Amino acid sequence: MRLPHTAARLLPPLREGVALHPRRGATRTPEQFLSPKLENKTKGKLQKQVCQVVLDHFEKQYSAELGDVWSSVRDVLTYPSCWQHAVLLNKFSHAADLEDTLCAQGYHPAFSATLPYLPRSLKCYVSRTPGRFPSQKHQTGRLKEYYLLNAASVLPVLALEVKDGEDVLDLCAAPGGKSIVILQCASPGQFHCNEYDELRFRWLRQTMESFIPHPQFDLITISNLDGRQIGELKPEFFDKILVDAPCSNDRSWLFSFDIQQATLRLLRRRELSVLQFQLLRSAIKALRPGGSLVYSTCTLSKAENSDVINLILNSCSNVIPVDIREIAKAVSQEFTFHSDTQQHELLVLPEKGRAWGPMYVAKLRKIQST
Ligand SMILES: C[S@@+](CC[C@H](N)C(=O)[O-])C[C@H]1O[C@@H](n2cnc3c(N)ncnc32)[C@H](O)[C@@H]1O
Repeated sequence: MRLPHTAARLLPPLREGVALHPRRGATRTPEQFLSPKLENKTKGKLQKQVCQVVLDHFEKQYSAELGDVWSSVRDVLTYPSCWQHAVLLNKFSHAADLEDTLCAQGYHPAFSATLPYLPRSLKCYVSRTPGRFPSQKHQTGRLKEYYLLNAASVLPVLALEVKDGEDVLDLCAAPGGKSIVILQCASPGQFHCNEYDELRFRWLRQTMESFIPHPQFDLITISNLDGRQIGELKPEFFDKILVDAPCSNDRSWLFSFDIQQATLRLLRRRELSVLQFQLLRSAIKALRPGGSLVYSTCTLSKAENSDVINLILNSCSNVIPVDIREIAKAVSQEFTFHSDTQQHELLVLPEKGRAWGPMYVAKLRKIQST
């Protein structure tokens, strides 16, 4: 099933949050997947510094696109000490007293029972105060008890509404956060996680090994393909598809430490919309009629969000938008949403005390072609 690399690359590879030419290496811990500079940062030896080139670019684009809202979003994005992390419990392995420990530390469940879809097995805790629960190191042969993530990352999975027995594809899956959330929610029939970048593919496999026990792990397909080819390879195969697309990751781009790389990324930003459109076209091919897909990004950029979805809706007669406003209503205590979106989309705006996002989510359903 592996495609020849020359045939697979319709566009030069553009990957979110990683070096343009990742090294090929042996198995590493997630910490070792970071570059040495970034590792130093995480150990507190270097201070995170806002990259002025990126900030200037965002300032111009987002003040035009979001108006007054941008200045408060910018204050959160450029001030890491107010960032928050949610704690997603691993239903396959967590200590009985972990929830008590979290509650004692001021955490509470992030999602309310009024959500249209909220499996009881999904347990995600958040705290109003900034900070981070200690992360767990990868240990071969030992399952992790929880995964730290941006709480807004759970929303695309809730919008996908995966049920037991459905065939599910996570098209752009590394490092695996949303795949883990999907498996907390349901037991898919077939579960296929894909990642094109070789290094991140290995990271994805390691994440899955760290969270999913053997009988379930053996049923998961983890592939290293160009997502743009999967529609041709598996036409009308899946009931649900998540396209968590490579995008301009606003939060991490603002802290680029390599100005040349940051400038290059900004120059090539337009190519991302092309790639996102092609990934969506491929996902639509891979969906069964009646199946649905969720498209998500972690950028505020209109060009990578609603413009891409509008282009898909205008060019593919076999998909229709799905209303997901109920999700926003049900979680409005915990998340701030942009008010100027259509019924099939959500845009989470980071705000002080609810510093989740940016996260754009859109849902489409495939219908029989006429
Ligand atoms: C936003 S990240 C996915 C994050 C992941 N869903 C999670 O929750 O942990 C997008 C991923 O898409 C990958 N990617 C880039 N181009 C791709 C392609 N053509 N096909 C599949 N994946 C691709 C990137 O390497 C990156 O890992």
